[in-house]
Amino acid sequence: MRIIRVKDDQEMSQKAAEMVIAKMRKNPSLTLGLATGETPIGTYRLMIEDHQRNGASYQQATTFNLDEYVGLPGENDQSYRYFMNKYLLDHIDIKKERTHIPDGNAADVQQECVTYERLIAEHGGIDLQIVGIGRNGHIGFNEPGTPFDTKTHIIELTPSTREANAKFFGRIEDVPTHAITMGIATIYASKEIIMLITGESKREALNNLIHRDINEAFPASALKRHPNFIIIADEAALGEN
Ligand SMILES: N[C@@H]1[C@@H](O)[C@H](O)[C@@H](COP(=O)(O)O)O[C@@H]1O
Repeated sequence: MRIIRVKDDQEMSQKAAEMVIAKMRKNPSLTLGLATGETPIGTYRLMIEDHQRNGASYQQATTFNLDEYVGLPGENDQSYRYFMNKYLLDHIDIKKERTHIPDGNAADVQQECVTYERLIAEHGGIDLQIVGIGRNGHIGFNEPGTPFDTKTHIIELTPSTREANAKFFGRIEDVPTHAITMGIATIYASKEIIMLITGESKREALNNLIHRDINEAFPASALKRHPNFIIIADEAALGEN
């Protein structure tokens, strides 16, 4: 685990975007793992800027997102498909059929998990995965207690996660109760993982990640064993660390 210390959200986004762009230039057919949430929005904005200014092309790239709410079609403005289109995918030259997000509205969501996992494997796994962290240490939507060997699966969201994500929905009652998420084993299988952490509200989570033992009660700790796990964290999140 390597920690890159940055001043603020802007510098974090800059560093992360630089890393993604450098990887893309080296390998234009990169399989990139993407995350939602507020944290990566700045990184996506800089990727779009780079595409527009410098012509960096994503035509041969493939993306896989970490997760999606169960029961929301892609057109719903709270779905992660909608989010990704809005904040990144509509603004770069990637082929939409190469952008993968679990279908939370599939008739058989159980089967959708199996299909999603197989699709990732068929692409040879994820080269570079961007992840955020939930206040309770969740990655993707893998809530505390999720076994480390899980593949893509359906999870019941904890009240704390639904509350944290209510900021997007307006009311907690509207936040879906379940989600499809890549499993911890799916995420861990990525060749490289970059975690973005910013702000005081994530200080406790980051402190736990740095100091707590590897334990299923704190999902992000699984990544501590990964040989290519980089955290980019700002001063507000790092605190005394
Ligand atoms: N499923 C997503 C996670 O992938 C994300 O890391 C987390 C934190 O979001 P934010 O960046 O808004 O704090 O929110 C959701 O739970």
